[in-house]
Amino acid sequence: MRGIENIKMTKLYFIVNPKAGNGKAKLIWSSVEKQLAQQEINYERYFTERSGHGKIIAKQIMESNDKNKVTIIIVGGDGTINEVINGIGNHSSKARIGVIPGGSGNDFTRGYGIPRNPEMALAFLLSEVNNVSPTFDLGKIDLEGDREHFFINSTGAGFDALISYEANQSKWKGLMNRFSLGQLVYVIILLKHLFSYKCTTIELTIDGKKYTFPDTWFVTVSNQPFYGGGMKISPHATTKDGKLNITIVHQLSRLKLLLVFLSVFWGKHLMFKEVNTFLAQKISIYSTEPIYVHSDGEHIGLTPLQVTVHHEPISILTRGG
Ligand SMILES: Nc1ncnc2c1ncn2[C@@H]1O[C@H](COP(=O)(O)OP(=O)(O)OP(=O)(O)O)[C@@H](O)[C@H]1O
Repeated sequence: MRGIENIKMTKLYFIVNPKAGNGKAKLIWSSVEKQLAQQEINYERYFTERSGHGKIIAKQIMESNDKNKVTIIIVGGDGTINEVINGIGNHSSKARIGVIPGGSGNDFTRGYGIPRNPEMALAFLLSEVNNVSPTFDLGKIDLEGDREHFFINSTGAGFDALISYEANQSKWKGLMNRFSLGQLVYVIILLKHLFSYKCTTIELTIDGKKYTFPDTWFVTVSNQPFYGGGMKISPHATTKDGKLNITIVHQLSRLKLLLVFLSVFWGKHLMFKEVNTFLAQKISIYSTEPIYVHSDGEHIGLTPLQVTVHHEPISILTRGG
């Protein structure tokens, strides 16, 4: 009884992206809203109205709150989570986030052990609100001449960043999502670029040590195993070790890249000699020609960039991860 009273007193902030999952998140919110009313939960709800709005809302919530811990629950996908993380930014030790998966890829929920069923996710979040939540690493990206960016899943540069950029721009993605075929857009764009993409030489400085990789397709820096809607790009990544996992794919024929691409779904790409991995805290990525950079699958700019583990971890309402 006491626990239920405490939940009612703790104010929860919901940030809902009604467009995530091609509208699925909005339907999920309707059912969440009913549950919250039934249980007389104290909450405020914000709908994102455009791209980037999640960041502004989260920033305002953090700045208007002087509480020790502010609990923000996201109803949406990885893009919305990324925006909220960036709004929280340097207040990460004061924030706690929870997620009700409502996107199409939902790599965050996969990697952090959050129930994938929205009703179960809500029940789980409400049962955990009064408990101390575990903390997780947060990645920080510094792009030259730009503000800092944060990521929770992964960042990277090259071929995959180009594909996610084009897929997010594509008007076909929304249409295909309606038939649960959104992933097909990525495959089509991948095939479109497979025979024309120009690999570059990438220079990495990994915890102070320099490496050069000629003919590189892409480099990914991961905080958790999954990206791209279930691809196990970094099977050994753990979210609490204070380190980031680097994966470099280079000097690979175009056809072999397809093989690597298929094997990533099972995390078996590491057996290819053209796939190298490292574990580090600080990574600089420089390419001979500027290439696309993504943060949790969202386009943020071009190389060069520096990636570090942020000094303040973030609390997440989960038991796994
Ligand atoms: N009201 C809105 N209208 C249009 N786009 C929006 C709106 N609110 C947020 N967005 C944008 O929607 C994009 C997609 O959101 P999100 O990533 O959460 O869902 P998804 O792409 O379906 O899921 P996932 O990233 O897990 O595959 C984000 O880049 C976000 O900026």
